[in-house]
Amino acid sequence: MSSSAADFSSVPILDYSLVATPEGKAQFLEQLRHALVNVGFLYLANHPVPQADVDALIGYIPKLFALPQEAKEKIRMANSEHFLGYSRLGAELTKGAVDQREQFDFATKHVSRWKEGDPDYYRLWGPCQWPDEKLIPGFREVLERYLEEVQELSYKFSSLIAEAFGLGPDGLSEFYEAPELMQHRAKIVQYPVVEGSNDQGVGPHYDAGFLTFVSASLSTFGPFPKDLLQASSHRGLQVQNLSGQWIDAPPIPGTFVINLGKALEFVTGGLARATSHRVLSPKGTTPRYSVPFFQNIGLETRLTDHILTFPPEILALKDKRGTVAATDSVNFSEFDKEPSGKVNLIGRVKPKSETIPRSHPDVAERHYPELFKQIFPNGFSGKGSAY
Ligand SMILES: O=C(O)CCC(=O)C(=O)O
Ligand SMILES: [Fe+2]
Repeated sequence: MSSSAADFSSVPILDYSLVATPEGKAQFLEQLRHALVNVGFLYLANHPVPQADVDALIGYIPKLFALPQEAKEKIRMANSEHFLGYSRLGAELTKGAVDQREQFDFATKHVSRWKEGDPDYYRLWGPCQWPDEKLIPGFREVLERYLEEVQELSYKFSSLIAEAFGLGPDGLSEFYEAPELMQHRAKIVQYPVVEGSNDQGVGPHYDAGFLTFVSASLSTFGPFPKDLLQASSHRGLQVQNLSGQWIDAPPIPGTFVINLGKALEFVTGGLARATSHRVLSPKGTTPRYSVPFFQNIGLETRLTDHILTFPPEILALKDKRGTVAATDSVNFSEFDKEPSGKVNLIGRVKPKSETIPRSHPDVAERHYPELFKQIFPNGFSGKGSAY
């Protein structure tokens, strides 16, 4: 692989408060360009999501996982045509190995637009399944507020990306429909301490969508050493650099870790990087918690209709970086020509290539029987389920 001068040994930390002044903003956009082109990952500090709201959510997470198993199973993902709900430990595989995590899939508020005769993929988005309010009072309100705030940040951030690439603040707006027609997803994840040899929290993968925002401060790893980025004892999220080494991205309180998905990489012709990452299971006595938020693009958006063009000085940055090794991350060959909703739905039915995991064929068999039959004319015998 490449040993370009653009290679990285830590994930850069960007200070969002800089965007408040013109000089500060110029500096921020310069750092953002570097992170987008060369790293594909960054920390965002001093962001506008109130810390009190993040802390309130963090407070609820251990309680959520401590709910009686019966209460969790009541909202299992298999119930939901929107692929929202609970997945027990070991329900997902990456590269043939079981991911050691337990999770709840939630999403921003959304009323499904689907009506008789509409394409199936309109049903992909819809309301969440919530745990019984009596068992975890106040949780729903706190999570809904948090998701709204992260959603707002995700749009602001997308506008900054457009500016960093010389496209102007609305340069990426074509990827989103009106707010009421959009839905973004989030997982609340618990990675348990593991004793055995499989320490795969999540195996190496690329995110498939546009932008991901991970609340990385949700770890109970204890005091943070001064040199945060080299804290190798803090096992958790790791990011692969251009030469293939795994770089630690430990949680930094008060920040989001932001990374780019394959859809954004594709429409920028590889200028913006989607970067391979994984999570190692924690050692010690306490689980690791995280909340990845996945910003979607409009259900009707076909990527090939939206290939972006950039000023020459921006494109030059890509040449300077060099080409990044090609990957097998797309789940089917027409992924760029079909509406994003359809691509997403097929991705949830079909176990994908090795690098993008997380299909739930059993949910599909139950809620999308026609599509399931098309993809698996002889039935599905593999693993990968919401159980
Ligand atoms: O838990 C994390 O820190 C990241 C998880 C992740 O990469 C994913 O769910 O796509
Ligand atoms: Fe990921």
